[in-house]
Amino acid sequence: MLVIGLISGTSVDGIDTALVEISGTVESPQVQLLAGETYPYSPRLRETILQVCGGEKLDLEALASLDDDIAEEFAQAALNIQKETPKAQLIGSHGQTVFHRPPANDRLGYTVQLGRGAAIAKNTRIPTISNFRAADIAQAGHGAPLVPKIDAYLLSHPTKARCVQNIGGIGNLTYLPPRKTENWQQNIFGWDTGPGNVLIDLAVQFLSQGQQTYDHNGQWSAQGQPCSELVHKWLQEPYFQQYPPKSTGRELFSPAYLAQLHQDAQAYSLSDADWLASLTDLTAISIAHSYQTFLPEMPAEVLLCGGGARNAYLRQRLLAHLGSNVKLLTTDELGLNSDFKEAIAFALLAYWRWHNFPGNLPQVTGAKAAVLLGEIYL
Ligand SMILES: Nc1ncnc2c1ncn2[C@@H]1O[C@H](COP(=O)(O)OP(=O)(O)OP(=O)(O)O)[C@@H](O)[C@H]1O
Ligand SMILES: CC(=O)N[C@H]1[C@@H]2OC[C@@H](O2)[C@@H](O)[C@@H]1O[C@H](C)C(=O)O
Repeated sequence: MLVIGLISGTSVDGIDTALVEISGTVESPQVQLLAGETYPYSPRLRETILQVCGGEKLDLEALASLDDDIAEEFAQAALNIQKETPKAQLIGSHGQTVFHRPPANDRLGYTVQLGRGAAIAKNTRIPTISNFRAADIAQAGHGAPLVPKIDAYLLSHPTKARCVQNIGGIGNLTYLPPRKTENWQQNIFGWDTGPGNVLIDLAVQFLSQGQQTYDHNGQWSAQGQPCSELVHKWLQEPYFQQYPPKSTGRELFSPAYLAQLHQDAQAYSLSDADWLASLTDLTAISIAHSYQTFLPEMPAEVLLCGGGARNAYLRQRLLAHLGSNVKLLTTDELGLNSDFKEAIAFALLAYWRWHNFPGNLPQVTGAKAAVLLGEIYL
């Protein structure tokens, strides 16, 4: 089956679009990436999305327009990738997260992904599945992360324990015990580790007065020295100590949060490069600390994906904190494109929904049951 996966993640940089051919069975899928493209948002739409993510108020009319502007760009992304490819039978669209509130006590979580599937189906004339997180949330789950079950089916090893670490705007991991382990599927874990690139990106934008949006290959932060005293103070953030299941977003790691970290840096008279190095080190330690605190064992291999895998300084700090027993690779080295892995995942989640196969892992999201994910718009 030919399926298109669409997602714009928490970096809000554009629509990752993957056309994949899925064969095999639902329980043993084979996935081949036929085409992958990222279509950047128009600068105005990106700006509006970031404002809404930052808590800017908008009335229902404006919300409806934003929902459909995003759906239109998603549909266009699907049509663009179809210009020179065979016709897809299905689209799986994650949409754009603009709000995420994890469940607390007896209150269900609430998550909003804009870019309604009905409009994408109408504009592309391809059946579209969207709103993947809602059914898990209704089961008292976090609705995130959803990629762990995909990682499990595509990247686990028969005898080695592996982690897959996505470094997008937010970071999240999947722990994959050796596939030969008894009750293998029940022992897969996953959660959001905290900031991926979000704090580094916000700081670079602030320091460059909007001229740069990210630290290309980590070159700027590599010129500085992390201030370990500050990094350890920042690690006291309660999210890092919170026991999984857990998920987070730009609501916590926000411009206001960064402003506090900037004040701290000024109190320590850090240079710009030292501040960036410290934020990069915080990102790396928060990931490594999460492994050391919550995993049953350290993995033999960590497979990186997401844009942060290209940040050489971040990789270097991550390796330093994970320890030399851990081998750091990218998913590309195992044949799964690290830039389009999330788009591929939503293509496969759509395929699973189409074939009535549950997409969530209850022990990862905290849901009471494994359920079918996504709403179908024919
Ligand atoms: N060459 C590079 N050097 C350093 N950082 C990079 C490079 N290329 C991409 N990035 C970082 O990766 C980010 C985009 O990553 P990605 O597309 O994986 O995020 P996302 O999918 O939006 O987020 P999430 O996975 O949280 O939903 C950019 O904002 C930038 O910070
Ligand atoms: C609510 C939401 O959009 N969460 C995203 C975000 O980006 C990374 C991390 O936080 C992850 O939990 C999730 O996305 C991926 C695709 C997931 O569901 O696995």
